[in-house]
Amino acid sequence: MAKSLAVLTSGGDAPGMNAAVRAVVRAGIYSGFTVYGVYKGYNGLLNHDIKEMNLRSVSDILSRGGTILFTARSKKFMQVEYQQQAADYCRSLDIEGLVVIGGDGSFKGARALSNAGIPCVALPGTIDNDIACTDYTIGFDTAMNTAVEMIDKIRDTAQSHDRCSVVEVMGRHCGDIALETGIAVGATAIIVPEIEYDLERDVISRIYEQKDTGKKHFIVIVAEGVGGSQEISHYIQHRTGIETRATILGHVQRGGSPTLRDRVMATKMGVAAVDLLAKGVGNRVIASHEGKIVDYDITEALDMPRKFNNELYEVAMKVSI
Ligand SMILES: Nc1ncnc2c1ncn2[C@@H]1O[C@H](COP(=O)(O)OP(=O)(O)OP(=O)(O)O)[C@@H](O)[C@H]1O
Ligand SMILES: O=P(O)(O)OC[C@H]1O[C@](O)(CO)[C@@H](O)[C@@H]1O
Ligand SMILES: [Mg+2]
Repeated sequence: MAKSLAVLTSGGDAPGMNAAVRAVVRAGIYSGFTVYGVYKGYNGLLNHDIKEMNLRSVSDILSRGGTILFTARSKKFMQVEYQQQAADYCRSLDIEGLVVIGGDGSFKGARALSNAGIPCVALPGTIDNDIACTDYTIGFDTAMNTAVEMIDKIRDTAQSHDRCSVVEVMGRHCGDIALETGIAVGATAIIVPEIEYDLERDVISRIYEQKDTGKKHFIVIVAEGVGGSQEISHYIQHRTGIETRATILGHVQRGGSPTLRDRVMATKMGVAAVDLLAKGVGNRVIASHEGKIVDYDITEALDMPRKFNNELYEVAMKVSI
């Protein structure tokens, strides 16, 4: 039987996952592999939901959001017994390597499967940019551009009514989307889970200072990991007398056509993953470090501490006055 590879997407979907799938399929075929697409994350390996891909299986998906392979959070796969079952199934198809596109949880699954004898290479695919080992995760740029487009619209109406708008953006435990989006929309305040906040100091007094210089409408960005945007909105209205509205942007940030940055990054990472598997190397994570594509051992990658960009936060605060 010809040597084979497989690819799956797992965890929350992210724009650019399709571009990564396309890159893996095309680079895999280019390198002489039979390439299988596995449907619905790790569940596909347990349910034998898998299909051989050809060059045309991934035509016209580069610009599409979501994932043509579907995605899932598989509870079953957390158990060793099912990880062994998945590895046995891969062996029955002579699958010599698996590319897993997903977040940190999916990386743990890839490590488990590597330990069960199937070399896996993981790609960081999540809008949150919450993976310590990499400067960038596939989907981050698209999600932020979508958020900016939405908040620009919110600003139009906030400005027309002299209102304050509190906007909650995604990021489960991570303020990166909030920080960069906040800079891009000129937010008065940005509240992230990485920095302890005080509503009086970090929001109310900033609004008063800006009001004194003639500003009449305000945008406050809150990361999902902080939450409570409705309560924050009520508090601002109560303390300042400025009519305030809260908007939770939600899953709109997960969809849509990937930006150039996400398409190119996904393509580079997908090709790098196939290059490793073609050399028989598994249990690795592909990452971006200072503009270069690099790879790390999965455990090493998962153990890295995540750093918040405090300098960028200071930049945001300096210009938002
Ligand atoms: N410790 C683990 N061992 C084996 N498999 C795991 C483990 N943790 C997670 N997985 C597998 O990976 C899947 C996805 O993990 P999770 O739900 O944490 O999402 P993620 O990949 O971190 O993506 P995101 O957080 O961006 O949505 C899980 O449903 C499970 O199948
Ligand atoms: O798909 P679900 O379960 O709604 O997950 C939402 C979570 O996934 C993310 O979109 C990506 O991790 C987070 O920002 C958010 O908290
Ligand atoms: Mg995660």
